[in-house]
Amino acid sequence: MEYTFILSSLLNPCSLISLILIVLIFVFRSSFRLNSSRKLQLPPGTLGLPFLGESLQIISAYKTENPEPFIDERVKRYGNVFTTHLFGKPTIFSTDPDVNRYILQNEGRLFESSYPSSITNLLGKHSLLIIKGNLHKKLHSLTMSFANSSIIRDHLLVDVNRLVKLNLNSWSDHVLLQDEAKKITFELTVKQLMSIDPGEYSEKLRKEYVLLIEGFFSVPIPFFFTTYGRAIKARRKVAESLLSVVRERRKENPSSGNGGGKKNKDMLEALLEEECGLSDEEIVDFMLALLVAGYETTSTIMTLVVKFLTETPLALAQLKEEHEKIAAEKGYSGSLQWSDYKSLPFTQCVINETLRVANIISGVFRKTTADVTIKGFTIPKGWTVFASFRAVHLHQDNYKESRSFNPWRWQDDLASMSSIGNGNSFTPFGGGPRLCPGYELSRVEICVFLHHFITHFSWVPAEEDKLIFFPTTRTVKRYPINIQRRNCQVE
Ligand code: HEM
Repeated sequence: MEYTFILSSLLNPCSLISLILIVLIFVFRSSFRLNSSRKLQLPPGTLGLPFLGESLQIISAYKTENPEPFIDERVKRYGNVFTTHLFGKPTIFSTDPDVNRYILQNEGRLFESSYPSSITNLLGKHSLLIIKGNLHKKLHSLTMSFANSSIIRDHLLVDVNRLVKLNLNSWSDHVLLQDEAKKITFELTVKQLMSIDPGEYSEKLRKEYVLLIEGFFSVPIPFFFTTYGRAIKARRKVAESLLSVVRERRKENPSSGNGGGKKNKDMLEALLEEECGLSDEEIVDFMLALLVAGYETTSTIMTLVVKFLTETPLALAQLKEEHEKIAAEKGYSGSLQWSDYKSLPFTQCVINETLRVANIISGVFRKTTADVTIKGFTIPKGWTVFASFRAVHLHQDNYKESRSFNPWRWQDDLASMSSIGNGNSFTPFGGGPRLCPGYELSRVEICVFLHHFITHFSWVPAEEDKLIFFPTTRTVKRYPINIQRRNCQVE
């Protein structure tokens, strides 16, 4: 009887689809029952459709300018922490600042970062974003010490100023701001990593790198003609290119791996000096992680600061005043010094507000390494959790009129807050053992960019553009603007 049904299903497409659906529902239901049978109190919610879960709903929401209803509706129905099913996995979605903090702080104990293999293939298995345990601790603290305030002040700031000015001077009177900002952040990272100035090497590397980045946001089908397939190939080329620099440096400095204790000239030298003796492959994956982590994030904030300011003329006027004062003192031809950076309170408010509203990293995925009980719920071992920063940043309990861009809201808090964020309700750079090591550097880069841009150009949007949030936070048309130079060249 069953055979007859299956056979006729094969001949009849409608029945075949019904059969597949029945099997899917059965598998899906049994996996859900498995948890109930272990008497685990999951947060309320729905797993949505078999296999697809609620992925299509979240994707279609994040592809619009206003993705908030996806979260708002579920929070209203189920509360701040709810169960859903995203990108192939049952997921606990947290919009609760305390739960998010708990997830971030317990990285390596109850939770661990987890990426699909399609992403790991692009990042490399030794990437800082992926490695765990002691090696992660060591390399994370190495990165933090390389991008700390005194290193930025004494070493990196000179090049940030120089490369930002170089780029601004090369602009025509019509630019796609998002692309230009990406070029700036890429060149800055290459310089900070390997002391290589913009030129033939960095341009060639950038072309491959752009293909690699596209792979992160594509369907992971590894054929040579697909975006993902091209990204895999580009990854190989980028790795080879970085490897050649690593090998050259090893030749120049054969004593690498001895610790040393002296000040390193760049990140690569610090890696080569690392006492545990990193392999070439580990160093290449590490450099690639820094290129990936700082590129899209910082450049998008640079673009969106300009977009939000353009839409908020009062804020733009106040910011201009702050920067004009410093620029005028220098005759419009100096660099932004560390002391200047520290004396721009309204600029810090504008950067905070852009980070809060734009949410470049809308949250982080983690996997539980044990059953975790929190706020009366139990999340089973091996489940995915998503700590949503976006939901916290845009909730009215945490920010009054939370959905509007209002840089003045930060004015009273600024003195008491650090560059990382404040408390549990502002975490654009994450937290805990995986706190973004670039949190200060990115703020400095954005600030230097704003300083030279605002004091040397006026601009108008060339077309209407809109902000969307899937597959990443970006403006659809890459924010085209027409610019006019004021105060001559950026010297
Ligand atoms: C506006 C700019 C930036 C934002 C919003 C941002 C945000 C974040 C966030 C939220 C995380 C935590 C990820 C997690 O917990 O899984 C992170 C990690 C990281 N960021 Fe950033 N980031 C920015 C710029 C940078 C820059 C300029 C660098 C370069 C030094 C950088 C390097 C990294 C690295 C290497 C990690 C991984 C840390 C680890 O897993 O141990 N980021 N970033």
